[in-house]
Amino acid sequence: MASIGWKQSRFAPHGYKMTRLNFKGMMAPTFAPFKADGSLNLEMVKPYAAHLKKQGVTGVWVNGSVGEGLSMTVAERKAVAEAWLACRDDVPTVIVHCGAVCLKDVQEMACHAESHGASAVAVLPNVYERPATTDQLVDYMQEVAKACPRTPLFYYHIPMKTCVNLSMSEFLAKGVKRVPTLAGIKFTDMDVSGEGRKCLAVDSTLTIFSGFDESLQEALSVGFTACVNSSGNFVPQLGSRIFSLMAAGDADGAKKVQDQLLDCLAIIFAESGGFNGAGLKAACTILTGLQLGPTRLPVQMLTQDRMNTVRKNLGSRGFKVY
Ligand SMILES: CC(=O)N[C@@H]([C@@H](O)[C@H](O)[C@H](O)CO)[C@@H](O)CC(=O)C(=O)O
Repeated sequence: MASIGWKQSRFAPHGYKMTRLNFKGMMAPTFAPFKADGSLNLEMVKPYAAHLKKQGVTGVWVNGSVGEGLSMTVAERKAVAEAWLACRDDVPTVIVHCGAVCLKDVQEMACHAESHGASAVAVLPNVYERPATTDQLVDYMQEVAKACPRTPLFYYHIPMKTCVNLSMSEFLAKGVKRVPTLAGIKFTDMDVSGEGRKCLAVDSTLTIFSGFDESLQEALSVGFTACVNSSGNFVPQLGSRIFSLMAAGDADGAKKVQDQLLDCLAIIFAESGGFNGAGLKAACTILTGLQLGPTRLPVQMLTQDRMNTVRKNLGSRGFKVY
């Protein structure tokens, strides 16, 4: 489908539509599908979506951090978004991350995502000219929203990467008044019990995604109902179990499964030099058999030796490995 220019959509007759996203449970942030030569491997998206469906994962967050959105061209990002949006029979909720440094690129991708039926658009802040106040951030979100006025919009809060560490509860309180499509945030921040809980209290129709797998059980204990967790790609059974045990009131049981998830992440990060998208992508290949290819520089793929160590250690914990 040919995409329309964002300015046309900005002046669309329908204007803004107040819209929220109805999603509960675990969403997977998708890994970028690359060939060995580093070019896009779009054929992998269909089997990847089928794998997620089989695992009971009904939502994806495309072109985000582990999706290496910022390492792709705008054309590549649109192609990946279209490939996922063509798989909605398998994975019905598709959030397309459109953050970039150039606002025009952000708007172009947001308009494209809307015109192809994305469930929501998400954006990082500008990570070079960073917003210094929540008002500046709301101004920015308002400009992005003009390019996708009929689609729920999410802010991607991940201060460990962006160094933008504004109060998210303050941002949401101001944002809902000025951006009709603001539908929530992805809260990739360990302070789920403090600031995370405050965000939940701003407006119950917003979705506050918990972003760190490491704090999933704690997030659910304070009232989060949805997460975007990379382990949803390769050990979704652990996250799902944490959700179901918490729903059944078994916090101790859920903490035990959370410990298993931490152990799995520790095995991966031991070989990738701490938190690292390459380690997570390697784990996804090892635990699912999906050939998603290497990462792009500056994210350096694990060596074969390190991959073998991850495979051996995950296998020793009883995970099926490829
Ligand atoms: C920076 C990052 O990778 N964060 C992960 C977490 O799931 C993370 O991998 C996990 O907590 C392990 O540290 C997700 O929040 C990723 C994500 O949503 C994305 O790729 O945009």
